[in-house]
Amino acid sequence: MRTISQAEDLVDSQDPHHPANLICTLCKQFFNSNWCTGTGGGISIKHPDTGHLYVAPSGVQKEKMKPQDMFVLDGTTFEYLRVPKGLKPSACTPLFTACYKYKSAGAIVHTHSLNAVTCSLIFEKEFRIKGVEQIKAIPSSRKDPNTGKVLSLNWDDTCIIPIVENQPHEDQLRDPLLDAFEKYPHTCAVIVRRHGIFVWGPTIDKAKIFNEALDYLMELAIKMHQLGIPPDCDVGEESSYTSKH
Ligand SMILES: CSC[C@@H](O)[C@@H](O)C(=O)COP(=O)(O)O
Ligand SMILES: [Zn+2]
Repeated sequence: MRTISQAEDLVDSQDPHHPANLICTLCKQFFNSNWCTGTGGGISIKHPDTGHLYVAPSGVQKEKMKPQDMFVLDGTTFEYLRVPKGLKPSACTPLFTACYKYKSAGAIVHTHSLNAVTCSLIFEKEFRIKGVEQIKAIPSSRKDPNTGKVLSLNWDDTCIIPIVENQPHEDQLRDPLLDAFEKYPHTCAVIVRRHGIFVWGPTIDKAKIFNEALDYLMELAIKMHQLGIPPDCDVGEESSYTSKH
């Protein structure tokens, strides 16, 4: 393992899109959205050129991190290439590496979103919402036959996100996460009951978009639930649950 001083080059960049810089910038934004407060949540990004994996330290205020605080792992062997002195890697590292290994993720966002936690109390096994324009930001199981690119859900599709039970320690969430990957091969996220959500994508831009869209959908689902409208009811059926004519 290289020492911190030898590996300084792995985190020293003027490029705001470099993972070491971007994790710090996005964690500040996520703190302001109430997604990464009280040291909870985090982001991991794969360097698009080197394939190195960037992981934040554990138990720190995520909005105050510096690029020099980042751990760096080899993208294939998951061996540590950089270990900042006096810090421990995020407890979510085994979950991040599971997403890299089995979902070909380019980045993972983990939040303690109140919307995710509330939805985990409303829904049993799956979060489901149907017939909302914002669903078009979520990937589907379909691919474009010509380009092979993953197509998005249609607005009147049902968006389904699996829910797994929380565990005493983050590493114990790895098996439930792998089970969810198997049962829901096309999902881009897993909700952890009474804890939060893990969202991944082929790039950090996509993971961020999926996370924002899902958070919007979860917030809407909570409001629909409060109004007595099942969030996955058919388009037009909402009137049978409200006084709307
Ligand atoms: C508020 S403690 C939260 C942790 O247990 C964990 O779930 C989390 O989201 C962040 O873990 P961390 O090890 O600080 O990266
Ligand atoms: Zn967490």
